[in-house]
Amino acid sequence: MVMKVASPEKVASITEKVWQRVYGSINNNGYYYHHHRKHRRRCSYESEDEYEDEDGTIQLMQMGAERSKNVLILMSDTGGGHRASAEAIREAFRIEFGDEYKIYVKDVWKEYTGWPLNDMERSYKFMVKHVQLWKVAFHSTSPRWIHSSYLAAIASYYAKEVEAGLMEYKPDIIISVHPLMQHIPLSVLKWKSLQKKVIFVTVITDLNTCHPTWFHPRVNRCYCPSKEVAKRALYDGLEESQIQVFGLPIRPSFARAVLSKDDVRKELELDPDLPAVLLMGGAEGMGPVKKTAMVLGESLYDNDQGKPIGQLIIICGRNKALASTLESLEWKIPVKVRGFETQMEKWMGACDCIITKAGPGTIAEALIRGLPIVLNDYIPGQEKGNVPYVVDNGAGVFTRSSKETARIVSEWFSTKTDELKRMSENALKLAQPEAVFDIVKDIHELACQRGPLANIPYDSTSSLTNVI
Ligand SMILES: CCCCC/C=C\C/C=C\CCCCCCCC(=O)OC[C@H](CO[C@@H]1O[C@H](CO)[C@H](O)[C@H](O)[C@H]1O)OC(=O)CCCCCCC/C=C\C/C=C\CCCCC
Ligand SMILES: O=c1ccn([C@@H]2O[C@H](COP(=O)(O)OP(=O)(O)O)[C@@H](O)[C@H]2O)c(=O)[nH]1
Repeated sequence: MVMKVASPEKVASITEKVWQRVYGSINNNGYYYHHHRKHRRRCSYESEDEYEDEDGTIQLMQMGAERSKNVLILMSDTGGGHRASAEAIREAFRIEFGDEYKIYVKDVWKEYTGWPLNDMERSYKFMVKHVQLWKVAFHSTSPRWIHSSYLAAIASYYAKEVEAGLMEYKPDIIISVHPLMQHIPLSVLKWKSLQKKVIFVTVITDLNTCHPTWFHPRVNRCYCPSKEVAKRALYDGLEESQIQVFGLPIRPSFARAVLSKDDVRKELELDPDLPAVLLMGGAEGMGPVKKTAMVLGESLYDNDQGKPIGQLIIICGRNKALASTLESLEWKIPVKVRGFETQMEKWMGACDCIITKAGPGTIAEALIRGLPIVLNDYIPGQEKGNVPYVVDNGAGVFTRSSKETARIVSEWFSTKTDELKRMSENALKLAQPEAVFDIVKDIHELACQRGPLANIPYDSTSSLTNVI
């Protein structure tokens, strides 16, 4: 809806007064401003002349632009990385643009649809436990004709539900941070003739060997975390103009916080002097965490001197069984066992290196903190390429052997401190802490280019179900 009000030199109408109340004062150009606005980067549009009608009234498109734009971030808790990236984007929008954007982070499938879409977390957990099953599912669905037809069928089956789920949030912008959330919402937007009005972008959260469902030719932007992923996007038919490479979006608390290791160690009640290794397995506590912890418990103890050469922090994420097993064990070295932690930047900031499966979120966070990485596992398919990404860039090593892992860490803490330092420097070189800010600024640019808020007919009574 385009709002029309009289030129400022004309007598202020009742409508103007009402809008003044709601939006603040009118400046000399007839634009409305919030009095309390403190964020700098609002969209600026062409001069008012371009909006002037024959009758002298100005179409105050800017008024529309003053309302918060709705941003819907589509994610699923299949692993912890998608949610972490979604939260990172939300926080970066808040920091950069204040109340200019209203952000909703949602698993629309879970809230609105039925099986199998509403049960992806459980299905995914089951499949990655039976790793061969996941490998077959991942690779057999890679050809476009397979996943496109499968997802098109699901889209038509759940059209009404997905439509309701998307429309609830009246999005001006939709951001997908999940590999299975391009095709279905884009089909719905197409059926609703909203494709030209709603901005749709994909933010890929895999560093290298990602699944081709991430690449959809009808997105406005595809944010790739690395050049490797950008190459795959081009190969899969996206235009160069659709692709941007900024890095993987990481929560601003990692990027912007200046942490002193001494202070966080004190806060987290860790030994102030002993070198510390963080052991984890993504948000679900996957991989050989228990076995590795037990071997490390021995190897980080110097039997000759009768004292520990390091301390161990184990973050089990949502794996409660793992946490309680580890808590019940006796240790020769200082060990902290934790469940799901919300301040990962502090735990990483307190440590000197990390052992983890090749989860992209954990890797990108560890790089920002300059932690050398021992990768001890990967999920076939999407995580496989994360191994060369770390190892070839000199930021870490890969081994599936718990003994080898323990040996490497013990050496880093004793005879090979130089290697630890070198890898830490390489990690910092690879880190992209500003990626999340670059992404939200670029989305903001897209929104500005699109001009004042689109007249999106969310209240339209026409339903998808009439179309298909
Ligand atoms: C030969 C005929 C084959 C027909 C296929 C039949 C059924 C499909 C069965 C399974 C679907 C497999 C989906 C494969 C595509 C997955 C794309 C992908 O990369 O997924 C990854 C995410 C998890 O995110 C990752 O987590 C990691 C850590 O754990 C890490 O953080 C990484 O960065 C993340 O990207 O996986 C999923 O979300 C998978 C959800 C699995 C859902 C299983 C549901 C099974 C039933 C039907 C599926 C419904 C829709 C899927 C459509 C499949 C078409 C591709
Ligand atoms: O207790 C925990 C464990 C993990 N994470 C976060 O969960 C994400 C895990 O993502 P990753 O891609 O590494 O693996 P996934 O869990 O998806 O397999 C990372 O951002 C971690 O910091 C967290 O916040 N708290």
